[in-house]
Amino acid sequence: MHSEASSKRRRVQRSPSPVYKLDDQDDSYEPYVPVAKRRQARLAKLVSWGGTLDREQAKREQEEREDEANEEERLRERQRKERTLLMEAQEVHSRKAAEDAKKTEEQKAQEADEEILEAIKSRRKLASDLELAKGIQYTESLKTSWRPPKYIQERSSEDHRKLREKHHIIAEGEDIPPPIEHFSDMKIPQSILDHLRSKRITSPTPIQLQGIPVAFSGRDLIGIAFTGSGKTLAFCLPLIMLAHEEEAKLPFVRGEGPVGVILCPSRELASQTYENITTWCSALARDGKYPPLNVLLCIGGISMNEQRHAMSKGLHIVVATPGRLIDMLEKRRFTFNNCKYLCMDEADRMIDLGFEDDVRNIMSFFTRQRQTLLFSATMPRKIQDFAQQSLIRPVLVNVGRAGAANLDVLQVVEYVKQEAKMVYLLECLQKTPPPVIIFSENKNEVDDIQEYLLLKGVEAVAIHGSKSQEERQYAIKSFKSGAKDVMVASGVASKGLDFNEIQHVIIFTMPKEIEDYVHQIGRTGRSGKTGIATTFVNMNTPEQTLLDLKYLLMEAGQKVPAFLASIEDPRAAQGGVLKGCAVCGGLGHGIGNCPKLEETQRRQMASHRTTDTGGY
Ligand SMILES: Nc1ncnc2c1ncn2[C@@H]1O[C@H](COP(=O)(O)OP(=O)(O)OP(=O)(O)O)[C@@H](O)[C@H]1O
Repeated sequence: MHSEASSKRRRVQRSPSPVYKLDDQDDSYEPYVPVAKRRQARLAKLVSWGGTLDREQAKREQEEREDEANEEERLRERQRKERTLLMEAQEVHSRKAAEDAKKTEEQKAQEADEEILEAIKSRRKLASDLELAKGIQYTESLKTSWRPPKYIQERSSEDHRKLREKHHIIAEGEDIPPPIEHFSDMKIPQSILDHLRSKRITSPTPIQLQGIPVAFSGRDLIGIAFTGSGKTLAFCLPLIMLAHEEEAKLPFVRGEGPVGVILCPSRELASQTYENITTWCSALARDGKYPPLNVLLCIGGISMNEQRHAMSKGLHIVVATPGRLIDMLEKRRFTFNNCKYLCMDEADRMIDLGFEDDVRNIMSFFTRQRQTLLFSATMPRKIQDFAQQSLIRPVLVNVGRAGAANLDVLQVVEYVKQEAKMVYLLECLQKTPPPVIIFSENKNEVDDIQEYLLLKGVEAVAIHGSKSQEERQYAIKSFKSGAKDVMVASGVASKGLDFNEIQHVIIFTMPKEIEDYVHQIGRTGRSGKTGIATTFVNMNTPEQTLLDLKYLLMEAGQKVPAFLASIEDPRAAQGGVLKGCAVCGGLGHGIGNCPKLEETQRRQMASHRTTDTGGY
């Protein structure tokens, strides 16, 4: 623009005469022609055109005729092609219809399931947006110095297979570290072994037996095992050992760390895991050979002032709920510059509760490759697909069917009319001595039950999402200490909580999702002890839920009451497949009718609408 304007300016200044060629480079120059001359020239041009007009006209008409002929030919060709395509399509269609007719209901249902699963799989990877944006992809597992004892390394893969089979462990993945049957062979410090023994933890549970060697080896892990099977130790111990190794190499000073983080979907679960870790860390430090490790509890509802002591030193381990963790990271109260270990407890719950974006956000604070572990009692296939895409050479350790009930729980299902439930509850409480947990899906019902029990002189506390943090902590503390006999709880508030020796779980209102039922009955029958679960069902319980329950009881070899046994599976009547749902693991319905699928979508939509983070 600027140079054009300046060249025009030059022309104006330097044009004393119209015929004077200013500059050889000035191509835009046009000599001046007076108006009269220009008019004459235009007239002459028009006259000469008139002479050739007729010839031109004839030529144009000829060309038009040729064009039309060509167009008609093209049209005929297209119609010919379309007819063959149509015929082909019709043939394909009728061939497909014939094939479909030949297909069994089972194949059709499988195809439909695969379509839904494919749609779920197309979700984004469980990796940070930053990593995705930068195209960062880790391909190596984390290197650790841990090795299995030589004599175990020398065992054949057939020996390992037999040991896994003996403990009903399914392990999938490349180059899987060996299962180890004794804690003493896992190279765990003696002080921790002594502490575990004092808690009557003498030999590893199946998830520990295979999960701990995998995690000690630095491998990414998806751990699935039933409720109360000792998953917490399986993911905490490797982090404690890693933190200890780092501290031994170079002691952490204020502002440094953490080495690893454990993410939990609820504050209660995080508090419980924090307590476990601090106990194990103190046990480790007790013999004086190991330096003390500093653990931070990072959850909403508590003042970070309470955690001042942890923040004033180098930080080794953080146990957190997603919201508060993000807050702390954004405020740079600590960084993940040295963080190598990320474990998500109740991973499926975390995703279901809409924490997926938070998890991705948290991952974006990592500046180096990490070891990632996902643990859950129920791990539907969608989470496995989701996780498999983002973990590096993960090992899947599965004990029993994901979503199966703990066989140490005696499951009793009773038909109780809605109006008779409260009175019958009192009777039910007589079945066992305390402590007893009563579950209801509804917060108001939780309050009503507690009120009723208090009126009847039963020492009961209540916990649900609308209670304040202090109320929730008080309820858990007084119930755990044995000061209160009964805890009335909503499902969400109590998932994954490990209470001592619960004798009896009463499910006052059967949850719609069978996974929640499995988690609820799993509060009893823990660490090898047996327990009872009594569940009330009635006309209000959806038939599909009852069917899921029926199959679950059958699978666990429990007594199926007559009213449940008489429920027909509609899939059987339609000649369909009686295969479990790949999304929630329910055995009484297919993926197309999964209540969890609807619920998950609803929650995801809700989480997009609001930034509310339940665990914050
Ligand atoms: N090897 C073991 N032997 C005996 N008891 C154990 C062992 N490991 C852990 N426990 C005990 O079993 C109980 C349940 O463990 P934990 O809470 O880790 O189970 P979980 O698998 O995480 O259950 P949930 O899925 O319900 O959260 C705890 O009280 C724990 O101390």
